[in-house]
Amino acid sequence: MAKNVREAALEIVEQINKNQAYSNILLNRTIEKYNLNRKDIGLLTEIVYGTIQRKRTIDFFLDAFLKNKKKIETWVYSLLELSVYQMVYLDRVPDRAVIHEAVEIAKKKGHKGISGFVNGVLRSVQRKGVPSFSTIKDTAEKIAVEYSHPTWLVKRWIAQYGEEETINICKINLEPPQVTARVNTAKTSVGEVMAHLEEEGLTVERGDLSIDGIKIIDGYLPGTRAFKNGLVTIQDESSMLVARGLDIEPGMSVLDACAAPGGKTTHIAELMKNEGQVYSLDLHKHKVKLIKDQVKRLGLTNVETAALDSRKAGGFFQGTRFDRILVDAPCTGYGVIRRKPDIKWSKQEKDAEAISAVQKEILQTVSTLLKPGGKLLYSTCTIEEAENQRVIEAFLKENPEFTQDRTLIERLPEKLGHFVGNDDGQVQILPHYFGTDGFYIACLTKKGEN
Ligand SMILES: C[S@@+](CC[C@H](N)C(=O)[O-])C[C@H]1O[C@@H](n2cnc3c(N)ncnc32)[C@H](O)[C@@H]1O
Repeated sequence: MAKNVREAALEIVEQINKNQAYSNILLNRTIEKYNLNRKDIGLLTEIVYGTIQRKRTIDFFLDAFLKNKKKIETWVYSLLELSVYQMVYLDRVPDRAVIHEAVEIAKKKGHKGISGFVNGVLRSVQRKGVPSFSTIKDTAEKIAVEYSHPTWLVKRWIAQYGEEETINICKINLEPPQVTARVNTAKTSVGEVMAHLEEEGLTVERGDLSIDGIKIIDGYLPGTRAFKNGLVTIQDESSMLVARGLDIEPGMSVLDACAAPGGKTTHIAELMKNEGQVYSLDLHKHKVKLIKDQVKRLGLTNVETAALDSRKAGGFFQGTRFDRILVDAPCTGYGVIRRKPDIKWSKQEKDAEAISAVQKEILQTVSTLLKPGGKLLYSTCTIEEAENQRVIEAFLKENPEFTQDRTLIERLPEKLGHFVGNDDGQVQILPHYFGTDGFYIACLTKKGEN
């Protein structure tokens, strides 16, 4: 069924405003439902993600033009939001076209009064322009409104990183993420894959951070033969550092305690050149299936999976001990806001402390399964000290047989050192350093000889 892109965008934004649904899932469903072409998918994605990303700023703009916001139906308000987004942030669409489309949608979905109201509000925005942020006196509030984040989150980041870095983080969070892919070095090399993809019509470049990474500048990677034949996996460049940081060698036995959808499990298995064994656990059965699908696509034969709460891994593995353990923990995800903008509006301040309790439990349980002399790597895609440095600090305090692995930085790209500048076995990558995901990596060693 053909569908007007802006009507489809409205369906999604309205759902998110009503139910706090996940934007990526809704977007994929809508693309399939209406069988949209590549150009329409691009515009739909831009409008949906842009409107959700900029929601706080757009709401501030709209407040200046609306008297009784509470009385406006959700679909009408969502239509105003996505129209203002296009008027303010999308240069290539003229305002009059945006207003015309919005009025047509309002006529179709509502009565005459509503289309007149939508027309009136949007014409006022066009005529008067949007209000300035200079009226906001409180610093955190001003940053939060201007760069569209919750005030409590901005306050937390100011406390951790200072004002300037907080603005940098907020700014990069509003930019579209770079699509990157990891090369399956068990099968091929970065240079070979780049040549294959260029032959298939894509524009690609070497990654900025990871030696395994390539940037997809233009083209649709999942449609290529290189992807279908398991030569590449879509993964952010920060995530690619984890398996390298774990100091993997072929033939090892490795436990990946929180493994779905399998991005890091498959990287570890590739670096082991299909020798040795990776055991991959995830709490959810349906997510374990995602790991299996990736393992199959990549032609890996050294991965075993199980649906299991890794806090019960002690009983499950009994006498087995591992050379390496990865805990890529569930987290608030504040390092991946560019990819999942709804995180900003669905999370609450107390979530970081709540999830840190789970992170500590997982770490504590699986650490008992490590061989003496083995390495345990803890990572998250968040930039919250409560889930990162504080978790490791607490763990080390309770487990004196573990020490920070000061050699971690040597296994990571040299340019990372310039930003994180330490050798205490942990790195916090902020999203604006390299335009990659915000990510935390800590590596620990268990005392003793293997
Ligand atoms: C950050 S994601 C892992 C991403 C994965 N390592 C990758 O690279 O593709 C965290 C995962 O932990 C899983 N999880 C949450 N609690 C868990 C638990 N108690 N035991 C095992 N897995 C858990 C979630 O289902 C989620 O898939």
